[in-house]
Amino acid sequence: MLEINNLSKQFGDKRALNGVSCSVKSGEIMCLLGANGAGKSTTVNLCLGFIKPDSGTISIDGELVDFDKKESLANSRQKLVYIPEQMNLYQDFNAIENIQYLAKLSDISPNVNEIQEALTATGLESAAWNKPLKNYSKGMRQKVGIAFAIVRKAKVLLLDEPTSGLDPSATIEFINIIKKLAEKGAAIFMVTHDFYCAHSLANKIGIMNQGNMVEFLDNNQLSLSSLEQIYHQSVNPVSSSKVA
Ligand SMILES: Nc1ncnc2c1ncn2[C@@H]1O[C@H](COP(=O)(O)OP(=O)(O)OP(=O)(O)O)[C@@H](O)[C@H]1O
Repeated sequence: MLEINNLSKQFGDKRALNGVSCSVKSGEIMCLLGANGAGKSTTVNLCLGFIKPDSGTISIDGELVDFDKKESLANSRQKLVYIPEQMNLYQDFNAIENIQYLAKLSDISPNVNEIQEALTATGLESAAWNKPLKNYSKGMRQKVGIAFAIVRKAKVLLLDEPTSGLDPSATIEFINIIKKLAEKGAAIFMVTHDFYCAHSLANKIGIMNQGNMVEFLDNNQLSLSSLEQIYHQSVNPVSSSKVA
């Protein structure tokens, strides 16, 4: 569903990505961990077609993205929904109006029932649906983003640090919503600094360091403490060996 193959990207003399590969199938959740500057957001920005790789390829839903063709970029974006750390939504619009607006930008016109069903699936209380988003918490805004992904029937969901700033119960609620979306067949690719979230959610976990995918782990075989240990060893091998 999402295939990243040997991606490299250089900014000036900084090599942000150095031959990164991974894939996320329909129904799978992959979480990407890594220190600041490891190349996680660059990977997401390449998947979104915001920047062009120096080399390597990305396929979305079986189609190779041609970064030189507007049509190909637009076609791949139609299959994605991106949920950044802060959802960029209209503060004076309510949840339903925001989804209608985003839908219009995506050339779809869901009816209000469909939107309400999607909002219900995220657990956003119906009492909030008609209130302007300026009165929403971060967790509530994210539910609007996820409801849009449901309405859009997104094949791939890209999330960049979606749980940062969420309280523990909102994080657990978020984890459960994302799991349900994967069960319905979305491929989920999520950048996070949150070990708990990655461990609770992912089938696969990638760890990046200095532009390289240094670990690619099967999360089903992993305890939370082993994940933390492997992370520290791969991101900072010298200081973690001193601690050990
Ligand atoms: N547009 C840009 N111009 C120049 N350098 C960039 C640009 N985007 C990213 N970089 C550099 O590429 C490297 C990888 O950055 P990236 O944002 O992908 O890291 P990250 O893993 O997402 O970090 P963080 O966890 O802090 O968000 C960093 O050294 C960063 O400074």
